[in-house]
Amino acid sequence: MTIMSTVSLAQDPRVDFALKICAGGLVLILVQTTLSAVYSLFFHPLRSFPGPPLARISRLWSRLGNFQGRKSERIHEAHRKYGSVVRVGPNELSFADPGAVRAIYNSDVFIKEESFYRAKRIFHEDFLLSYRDPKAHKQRRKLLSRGFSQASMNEFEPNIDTKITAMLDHWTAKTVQGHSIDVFSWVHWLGFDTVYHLMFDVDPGCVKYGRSHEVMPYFYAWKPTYMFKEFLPVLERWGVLVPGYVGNCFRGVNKWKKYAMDIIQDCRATGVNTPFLRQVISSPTGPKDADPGVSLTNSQIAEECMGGMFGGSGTTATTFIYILWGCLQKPEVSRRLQEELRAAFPDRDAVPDYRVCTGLPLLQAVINETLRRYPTIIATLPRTAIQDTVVANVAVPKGTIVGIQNYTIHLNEQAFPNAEEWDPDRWLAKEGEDQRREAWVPFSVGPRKCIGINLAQMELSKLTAAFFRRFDASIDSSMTQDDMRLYDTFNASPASKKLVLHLKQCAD
Ligand code: HEM
Repeated sequence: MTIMSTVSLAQDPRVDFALKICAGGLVLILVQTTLSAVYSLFFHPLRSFPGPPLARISRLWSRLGNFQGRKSERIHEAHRKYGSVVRVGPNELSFADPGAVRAIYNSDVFIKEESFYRAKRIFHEDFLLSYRDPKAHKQRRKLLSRGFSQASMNEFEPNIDTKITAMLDHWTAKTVQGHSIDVFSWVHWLGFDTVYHLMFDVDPGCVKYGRSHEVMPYFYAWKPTYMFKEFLPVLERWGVLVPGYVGNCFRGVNKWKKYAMDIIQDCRATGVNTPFLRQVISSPTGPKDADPGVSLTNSQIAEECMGGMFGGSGTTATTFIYILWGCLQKPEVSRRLQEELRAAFPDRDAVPDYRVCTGLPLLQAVINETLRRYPTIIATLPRTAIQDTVVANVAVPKGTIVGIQNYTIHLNEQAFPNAEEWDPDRWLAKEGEDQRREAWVPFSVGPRKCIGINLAQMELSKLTAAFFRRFDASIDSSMTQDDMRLYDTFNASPASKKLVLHLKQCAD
């Protein structure tokens, strides 16, 4: 562009008008931001609570933490600096006192916070995790509970055995060839296969064939979508129309939903075998024991199954990865665990029975300690007060968002002395048991606690026992603490997405 045309553009009245509109808009935004900051700092009901300066005036503070995978770390640091009740958003308080856990999550004065849980919807519908209305949630939970009961899991147990055996057989073959193994993807495939099988009555075969399933890219597209939706809620409706990476994520979730609905339709037509689907499908070809009063549409069932997959596959996979990380950094613990397992399970290569696993103190201590030190649901579970109330002796005005994050509560020094250290032996001592139980909440508590706990405990117990019964293992020297940093996106996983091990089959 020449100098002459630049000058004439500057003199164009339309350009002049547009520039004035932009400047006016900017001034308006500035005035509005300043007024809202002044209100937050000097007039807001939470003005007297301490907190990071940016957090006191804007949700940007926590949103930035989200995008860096460090939100829980930042909140934890804020508790260290400002105390046990911190203002982490203009209208949000974080609590670090274990006494506050039940006061919040067992109380009917608090309901799930809207923007956070609305963003967690999968494709335009509510499902168990995202419901805010306690009555609607209770009804849905009742419908799904039997599918997740211990009896249902016992019925499903042989399917877990088959998958664990397939995975460990592949690993055995690699040890014979002398290779190191990055177990990260394998363990995620196992988590995916297990929940997919329970939810959709089909074994997708990732561990059997040692490869990803075709829907996995769509399945993984959901996580970025909920972060985008939290930032910009209109994306829930219009995200699929956005070009590029952002839109691709929304389109991926849409494809996954269609895929899931097709499977449900087939299941209705052909009948189902897994205890979970039997409970939710009530059709002429469905089981006699399905609740006759309630029937869900294919779309609702698909959302529940997809929700179960998001809740249940990465969480157990990540926990097992950290079980390996914890144990293999402490060879003495691994050795004692192997002794316990050898005494309980004479057959090295059979997958251990769950009921026997529940009676093995060190095995259960290892799992508890990993869920404590490396909680996969690491972040705040936000709730909104529907009336004025009191939490841990602190007055909380109606409308305030409150929450507790497992990352902080699980590092409580009174309940867990020397809390940074992964130390399963703390669970074997009688002393301090009540304090530990109060502050240990990896599955949350109250009516919204994890519905998949029976499956998670079964999978983790059997997998950990089968692994340490079969292998002597060590961590590859290339792995660092930074690789294993808990990267927080509501649920956490190792930042490097890898764990490289060397395995050797045990002698007997
Ligand atoms: C180590 C494994 C697991 C951990 C640590 C875990 C943790 C949690 C936590 C903390 C919550 C409460 C979330 C909130 O209030 O926002 C939750 C809810 C939930 N979890 Fe899990 N979970 C695990 C495994 C599973 C499995 C295996 C499934 C299903 C296959 C599952 C399905 C769900 C569902 C559907 C909810 C929503 C429950 C409701 O709102 O009524 N989770 N989980």
